[in-house]
Amino acid sequence: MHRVQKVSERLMICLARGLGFEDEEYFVKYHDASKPTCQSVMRLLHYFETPQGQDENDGQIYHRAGAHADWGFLTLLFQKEGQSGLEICPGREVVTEHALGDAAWSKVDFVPGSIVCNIGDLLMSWSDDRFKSTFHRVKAPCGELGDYYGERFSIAFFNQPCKDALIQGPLKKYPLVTGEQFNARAM
Ligand SMILES: O=C(O)CCC(=O)C(=O)O
Ligand SMILES: [Fe+2]
Repeated sequence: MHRVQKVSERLMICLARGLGFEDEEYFVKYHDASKPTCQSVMRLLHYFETPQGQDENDGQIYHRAGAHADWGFLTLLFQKEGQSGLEICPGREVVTEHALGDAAWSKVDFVPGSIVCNIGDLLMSWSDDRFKSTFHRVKAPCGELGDYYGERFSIAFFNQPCKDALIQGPLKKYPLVTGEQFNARAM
């Protein structure tokens, strides 16, 4: 938990620099895991094995986790070798009824020693939309080539703002909200 927090903080410093914040610790101080107001969450996920040979090839795509963007700042996601299914779709701008059907999804394979980092809606808002939240899903096997039917384990660390964080991008594109308000609206 402490190590994943540390990795997150290093990324937050890079993001603050990239966005031109004068204080490079700006995001770090608003995600202080030692504070009682911290809202970060680690979720241990288990998707059950899917029986093979049923409901296959009916032309539909089913999901183990439906298409969504995380609402936090940055999610660090850990996958296990051979337990595929995670897919991403580029750019928040494709989140429309139209694009949900025919958008291009790319598989995110397990790479030893790597962590998948998903930008969340909070970073998107805090960057005045310069960073787009990552639209992603976990596809259920449906008879397509390479589909994985076994159980899947993953760990997601959701960096969430402290309740008293003050959230507004440098361009003030969106009204100022606290971390508590942001999460309450997102849930
Ligand atoms: O299991 C996964 O790999 C994805 C989980 C996820 O996207 C989530 O919990 O928000
Ligand atoms: Fe997610």
